[in-house]
Amino acid sequence: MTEAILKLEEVSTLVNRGTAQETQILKNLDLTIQAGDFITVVGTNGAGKSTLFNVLAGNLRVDAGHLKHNGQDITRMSEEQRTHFLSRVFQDPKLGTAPRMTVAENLLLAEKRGQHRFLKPRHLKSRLAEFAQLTAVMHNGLEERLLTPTEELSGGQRQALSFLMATLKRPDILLLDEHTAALDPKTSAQLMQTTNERIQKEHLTALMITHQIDDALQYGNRLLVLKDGQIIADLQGEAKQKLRREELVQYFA
Ligand SMILES: Nc1ncnc2c1ncn2[C@@H]1O[C@H](COP(=O)(O)OP(=O)(O)OP(=O)(O)O)[C@@H](O)[C@H]1O
Repeated sequence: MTEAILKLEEVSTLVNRGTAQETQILKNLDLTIQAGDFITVVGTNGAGKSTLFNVLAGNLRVDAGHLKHNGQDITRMSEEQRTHFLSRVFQDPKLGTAPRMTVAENLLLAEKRGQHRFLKPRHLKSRLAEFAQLTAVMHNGLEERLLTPTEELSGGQRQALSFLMATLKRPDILLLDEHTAALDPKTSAQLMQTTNERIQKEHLTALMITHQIDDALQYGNRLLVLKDGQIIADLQGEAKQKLRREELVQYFA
């Protein structure tokens, strides 16, 4: 069996530690992620999905348990250090890009994820043709707006750019945090399709939180259901393929 790319061992998180409101959010979570897994993550509001992503990304410390990346203990590794191998796309189109910088400048920055960010704009011109090719796969006109500040883009274009930036320098782990939720149905479906194409083509390892049951069923090779800080279902391969909508909805009862 191959080494897991990411492993959570009995991970627990507490909030309001030491007060009367102390609450355990994630409860002794065990999860083994193999390279190439595309995992959709569902669950009711407050189930702990975002907390799980915060723990993986390192912006929330665990109170018990361990996280391992390729066998190396990263439990105490900072969020910044984890950007060397992990990237995340948020729900809010404003979060993923630098608003005053152009699309091309943002892409240049993204190439330096996890490194010292020093922009050399003089190299930009020579990269435009390549960036046009790269953005054209998103099928939303981004390639014609390479010299536009991202604050002038539509929400859909901005999210597509955030997604491209998160995957430009290949991450070991890609976290998609409801990245299509703020978009209209057509734009959301289009971004979901291009997301899937890129994940498949690049053999990325990804986790995607979604409230869209149909997306959770349609995409990925594996599906997790979270409830009250625990994984109550972990369906892979054929079990996921055979899962019917009505069965999945039962987990939300
Ligand atoms: N910093 C915090 N302080 C107190 N409670 C918190 C904190 N962060 C999360 N929680 C609580 O932990 C639980 C899990 O929250 P989390 O945001 O992870 O859920 P979620 O599954 O992502 O929900 P949603 O679908 O609404 O985004 C919730 O009850 C939430 O109120």
